[in-house]
Amino acid sequence: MDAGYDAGTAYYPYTDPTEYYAAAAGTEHYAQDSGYYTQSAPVYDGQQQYVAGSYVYVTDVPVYSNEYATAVPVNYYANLAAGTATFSPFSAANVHQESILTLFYTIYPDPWSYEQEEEDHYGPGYEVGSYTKDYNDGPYDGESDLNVNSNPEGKPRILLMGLRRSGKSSIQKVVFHKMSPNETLFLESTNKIVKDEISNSSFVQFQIWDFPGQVDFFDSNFDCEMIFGGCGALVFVIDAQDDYIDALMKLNLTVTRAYKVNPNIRFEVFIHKVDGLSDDHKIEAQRDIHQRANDELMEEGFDSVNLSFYLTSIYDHSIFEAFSKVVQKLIPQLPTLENLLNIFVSNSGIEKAFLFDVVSKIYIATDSSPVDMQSYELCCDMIDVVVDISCIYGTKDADGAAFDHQSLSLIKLNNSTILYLREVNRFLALVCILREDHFARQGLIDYNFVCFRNAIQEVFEVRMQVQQASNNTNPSGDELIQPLNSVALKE
Ligand SMILES: Nc1nc2c(ncn2[C@@H]2O[C@H](COP(=O)(O)OP(=O)(O)OP(=O)(O)O)[C@@H](O)[C@H]2O)c(=O)[nH]1
Repeated sequence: MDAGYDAGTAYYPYTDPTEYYAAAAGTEHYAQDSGYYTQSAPVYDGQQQYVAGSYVYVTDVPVYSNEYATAVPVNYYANLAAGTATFSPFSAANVHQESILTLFYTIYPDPWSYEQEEEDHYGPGYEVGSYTKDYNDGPYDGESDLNVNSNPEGKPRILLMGLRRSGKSSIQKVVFHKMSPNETLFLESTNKIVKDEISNSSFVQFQIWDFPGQVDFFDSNFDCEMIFGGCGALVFVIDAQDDYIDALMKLNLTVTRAYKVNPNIRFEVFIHKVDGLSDDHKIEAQRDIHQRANDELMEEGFDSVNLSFYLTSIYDHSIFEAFSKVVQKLIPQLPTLENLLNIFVSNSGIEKAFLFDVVSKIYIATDSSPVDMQSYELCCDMIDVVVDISCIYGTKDADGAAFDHQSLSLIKLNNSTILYLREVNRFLALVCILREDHFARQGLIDYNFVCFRNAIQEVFEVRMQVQQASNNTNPSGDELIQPLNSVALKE
């Protein structure tokens, strides 16, 4: 059957879902109103792609249909080598909604109304790659910080401390500024506090303060009250490739000083640069450091201080995983997010789901099944692929945006597993791992996803209201935090 297009206008009639259609690669195709659609919908918008060999696969799920049960997802794939493209419509979506309806009906009495909500929710500025920052309060737009465990500036603060050359600045640059690990070799030593606002490029807004290795707590200019007072987490970095006795002494000093000022700080110890160690050596270093650090604290009567330990390296995903856990602990809504993810995966036949901050690739929540490093790495890699391909091949709107609210991607692995990515908002993506046979019910998964996304939006709208209410009761917003330049540090 002919695809029904010519060079100028390409229309694809959705009449026979078993037919395959040939089309020139890169051309735009539009669905005609065929009964499935209430309006013409873009079939190929260049956003929903995955790559296998020399093929770019693009999957569109029409969302304009009023009758979701009859909506027909359309596959499109382009052979880059041959310069051709083919449409392969799925069979009509076989939507089984019983389970999810029981779940979400209480919140969403009208499951068919979600399509319009999707459209309303996203404005034209929706894009990946160049994020802008707007500090104004307002309806949830994916830019609001999640945290209430914050300092008077409104953002939680994470302190990066440790001996000189332990790797603090490298961690910050690699995780939050996309620096390649090799480039960190050329980083100069930090000699003053470097304060970094992560809010510019990340959904989860916080500040990271990178301290110089030689910071002296006994210097009268070092204002412990100010520095530790509004701190959510203190990350202490220990170079595992070096002799760590000095680092342990410094860790003890840092933790005890900080704890006296603010017992609510979370203490996170990164046993860093473990790429240079054998597996046995890693375990041994972790056991030894763990034991010594805790013994010393106990001896000094700090029994209630809780240290968490992570083996990290900037040369693999371990640093992203560790930072994910640090950030998660600062999100008061985490149990709710996890609950939503649990409900979503159990009703959609999904094995594992991560809610990712796309820019940093840290996951802010996952379902309750255990995280294995390989799955996390796969999902991180998928985000890289999707962002790269979208930037290169994606059709951009007037603002240069590469993603829109329909953006999704799926990658089929050769072990009958599927990676499925959906954009939640301009900063967050949901990445799921599931078995190929469960993906036959993609309609259900997509429907559940929309419920999940709406539920997340509600969670943060409530949070915004709480925050606004508390702002109103304390309108003065007293500046307990001094500007950084007033903090003198010993060189
Ligand atoms: N092998 C390895 N080297 C690392 C890792 N992380 C950082 N480094 C190296 O460690 C050296 C010091 O890194 P920095 O980030 O400058 O250390 P820092 O703690 O900020 O140092 P100061 O600013 O002096 O306190 C650099 O040469 C990095 O390339 C890692 O995970 N593995």
